[in-house]
Amino acid sequence: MHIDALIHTFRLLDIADILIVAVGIYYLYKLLKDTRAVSLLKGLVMLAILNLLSHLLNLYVINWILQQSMTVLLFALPVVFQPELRRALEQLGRSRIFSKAQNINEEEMDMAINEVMAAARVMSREHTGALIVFEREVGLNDFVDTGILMDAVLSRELIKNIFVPSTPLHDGALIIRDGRIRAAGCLLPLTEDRTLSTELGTRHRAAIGLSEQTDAVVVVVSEETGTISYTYGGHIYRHLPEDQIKEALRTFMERPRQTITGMWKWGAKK
Ligand SMILES: Nc1ncnc2c1ncn2[C@@H]1O[C@H](COP(=O)(O)OP(=O)(O)OP(=O)(O)O)[C@@H](O)[C@H]1O
Repeated sequence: MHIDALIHTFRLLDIADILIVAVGIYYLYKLLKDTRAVSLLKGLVMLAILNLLSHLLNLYVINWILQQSMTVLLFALPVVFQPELRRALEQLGRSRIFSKAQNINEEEMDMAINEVMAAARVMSREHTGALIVFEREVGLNDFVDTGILMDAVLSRELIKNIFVPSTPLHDGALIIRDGRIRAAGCLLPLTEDRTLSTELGTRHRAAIGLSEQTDAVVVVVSEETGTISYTYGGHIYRHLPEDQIKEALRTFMERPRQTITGMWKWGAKK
C-alpha cells in the first residue's frame, strides 16, 4: 500500500534530488578521506549510536550527558574542521565558472618549466635550498603579500641568484604566476600532517602545506641532501628522475584542466 503510494507520487525531480544528495555525500567522503576529519566523524557516529542505545534502554542520565555533548560538538565542528571547510570552499572556487584563464601559452610555460628545472639542477648540485611555487587556478595573493613583489622575467640565473644564502630574498618561497616571477621571500603555510618523515623540515612542510590548501605545484630543492622534489594536492613526490618531475610540471601547468580531480572535470573536453 505504502509502496503503491510512493510509486504514484514519485517524480523525476525526486530522482535528481536523490542523485544530488548521493553525489554530495560521495564528494564529501572524497574530501575528508585521508584527513583527520575521518576519525572525528567516526567518533561522532559512535556518539550517535550510544545516544540511540541509551534512549532505547531508558538510561536517562547517560542519554542526557550524550545529548549535551552532541550539542557542544555541533558548535565546535566548524572550528575543528576549519582546514577541511576551507579546502572545500577553495575547491568550489576552482570550478570552471570561477576559474581564471592562464595568460600564457604552452610554449612559454614549457620555457618557464625548463628554466626552473635548470636552476634546480644547479642548486641541487651546490646544495642550495629553494622553494619554487607555480600558481595555477587558485590565486596566491595572500602568500605573495608576505614576500617581496618582483614581477620579473623568469630565468635560471635570476632564480639561482634569489636563493643564494644570506641574500635578502633567499629565505622563503618564490612564486611564479603566468611564467613570470611574481614575488620572492614568501611565507607559506606549514602542513600539520604528523605522519610525515622526520627527515622533512620546514621547507618541505611549507611546500606540502601550500599544496594542501591550494592547487599550486611546488618544487623544493633540499639544502641538506640536494634532492629535488615536488608537492601537489598535499603529497610530496621525492627521489624522482628529473625528466619525470619536468613531465609532471608540464602536465599540471600546460594541461591544468585535465589534472583537476573529480567534481569540476565534467565539463572538460575529451
Ligand atoms: N613557512 C615557510 N614558508 C616559506 N619558506 C619557509 C617556511 N619555513 C621554512 N622555510 C624555508 O626553509 C628554510 C629552512 O629549511 P629547513 O632546513 O628547516 O627545512 P628542510 O625541509 O629540512 O629543508 P632542507 O632539506 O633544505 O634543509 C628556511 O630558511 C626558509 O627559507
